Amino acid sequence: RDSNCMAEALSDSGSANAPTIESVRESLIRQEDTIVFGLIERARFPINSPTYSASYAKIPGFTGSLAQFVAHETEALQAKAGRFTSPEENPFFPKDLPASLVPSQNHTGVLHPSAASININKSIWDFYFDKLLALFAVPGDDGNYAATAASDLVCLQALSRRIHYGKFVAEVKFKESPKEYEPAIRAKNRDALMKLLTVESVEEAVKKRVAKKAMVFGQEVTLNSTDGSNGKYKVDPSVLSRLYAEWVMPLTKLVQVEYLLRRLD
Ligand SMILES: O=C(O)C(=O)C[C@]1(C(=O)O)C=C[C@@H](O)C=C1
Repeated sequence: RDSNCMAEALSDSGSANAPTIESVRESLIRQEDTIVFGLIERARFPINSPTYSASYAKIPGFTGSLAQFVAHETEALQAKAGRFTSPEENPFFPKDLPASLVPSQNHTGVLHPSAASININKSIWDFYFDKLLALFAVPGDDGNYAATAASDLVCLQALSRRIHYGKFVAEVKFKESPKEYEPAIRAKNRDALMKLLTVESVEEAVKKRVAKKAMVFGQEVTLNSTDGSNGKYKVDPSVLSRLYAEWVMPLTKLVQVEYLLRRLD
């Protein structure tokens, strides 16, 4: 089985394919590629602020910005196609999502059932638009608002999938050493859980690797240059390490704590 394909590995039945710390970390590493490419695509456009303005959009029957409208309507379509029946996917607009219209997939229970109640997409939406966007999109307005909103949603969904993957990371960690986690879970001790699940050396490696991916994936590729990209990248590599250090890893850890707190329910 292709170990890169965690979605398939996770939906397999039988403990032979139960996730391990190696397999979940492999998935997190692969998801970095999606996130870096997503930001590179979004960086093709300037900020395009009308995309985020409710007063600009004035969409009949919808209150909100074009970014909200595109996310809401795209999720509705994806819900009908079965996207959110996967335990790896969490919607930004969970209210009134249409039901899946496709035959149900056999997602076997890797996670504790209470995992479904954890959704921190509001925090992801807020840091993305309020903090991150201005760090990698240049100021300006080129009128491509619909394409901008679509590429924001690609980034948001990739970040959401990565951050909520903390549920799987936490499950694996709990299964590997339940005796270490149980007392802190029973005591509802968030700080102790946070300490138990944190591995500084892994976090350092993640920050370095995502910056390196921004250099490799975001360089200008030409046929006859001697000197690659002259230090110019489509997304500043330091933005990637900052994104992971300030938001992605802290929120993944928050998801892990939330999951562990419910693990013995
Ligand atoms: O790899 C792990 O053990 C994780 O829990 C994932 C992760 C991350 O978000 O990348 C989070 C916490 C750890 O401190 C290290 C890395």
